[in-house]
Amino acid sequence: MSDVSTPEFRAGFACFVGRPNVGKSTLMNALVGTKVAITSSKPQTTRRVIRGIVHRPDSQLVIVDTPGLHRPRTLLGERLDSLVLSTLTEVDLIGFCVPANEPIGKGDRFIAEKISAVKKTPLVAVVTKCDLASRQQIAEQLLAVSSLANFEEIVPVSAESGEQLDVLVDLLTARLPESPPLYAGGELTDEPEQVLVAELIREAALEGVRDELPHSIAVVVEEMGPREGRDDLLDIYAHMFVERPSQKAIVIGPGGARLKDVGTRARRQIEALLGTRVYLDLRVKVAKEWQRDPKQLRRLGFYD
Ligand SMILES: Nc1nc2c(ncn2[C@@H]2O[C@H](COP(=O)(O)OP(=O)(O)OP(=O)(O)O)[C@@H](O)[C@H]2O)c(=O)[nH]1
Repeated sequence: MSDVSTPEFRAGFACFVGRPNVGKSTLMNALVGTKVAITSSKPQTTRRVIRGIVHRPDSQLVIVDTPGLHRPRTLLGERLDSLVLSTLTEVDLIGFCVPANEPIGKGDRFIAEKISAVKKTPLVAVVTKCDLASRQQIAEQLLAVSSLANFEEIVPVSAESGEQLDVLVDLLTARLPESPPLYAGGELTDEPEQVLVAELIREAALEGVRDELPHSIAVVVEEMGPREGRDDLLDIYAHMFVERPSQKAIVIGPGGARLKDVGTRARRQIEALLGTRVYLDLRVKVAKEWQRDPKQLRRLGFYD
């Protein structure tokens, strides 16, 4: 018999955690090569678990992007945290992200403690945004990170320049279990299109509004389907929820100018994502204190 052995295929789930704004979404987007999560300069914009898949000839790495793990303040916060923790126990490995250009703080330690408690799941630390730090800063950060938890590897990367991303994928895939592919080749996300569409609208709505608004906007796609008798046009009916009438006024803008602008930008993004022409009907509604109301949370897709 010949001694030719076929290398085993590896496939599994990885999850990146870290406090808000450390670059998790940007990193995931850079790894999968297509934008599937929403990035923003404002913290805590990623509210849903969104997956991207890195396809390689011998492996498939399914990345679960999580919202920033943080101490709960509202019911919404608590639910996000339980979402994060249940994600952590379901993955094959956890990537802990810390930016190279900021000192390690309480938030990082808090999350390091949480993931250390998830027994049996290998931990890999990722030092992000290395393009923003000097060599010495990076070296010091690698050392500082090593004392936070029992990491199997600590990798400095830059999602911006692409530096070391291939090394990171190698290290991650090496830790995946032997398994046949989990998703059909070429498929990049298993997130329902409606969720992605809602996220794109939300991202457009957040652009340029005041800093206090991000936590108060939610978007629900009520209906989405091809226009009757047309296969080149998709009708989308979406509701944007804010907490207070005053916020509604801000979102709509004088004479509806801002809302129109948000609609146009969101529509362009959706058209690019889905590759079809889109008619977007976007309405703003006030859902008072929705962050604290379990019924509203369920309606908006945050389940117990
Ligand atoms: N220069 C540089 N900037 C980066 C890099 N990665 C992320 N950023 C920036 O850092 C900010 C936050 O990045 P995100 O990817 O949204 O961070 P996140 O950790 O997903 O944030 P949350 O969704 O709030 O949890 C954005 O303005 C990014 O453009 C990087 O490698 N280099």
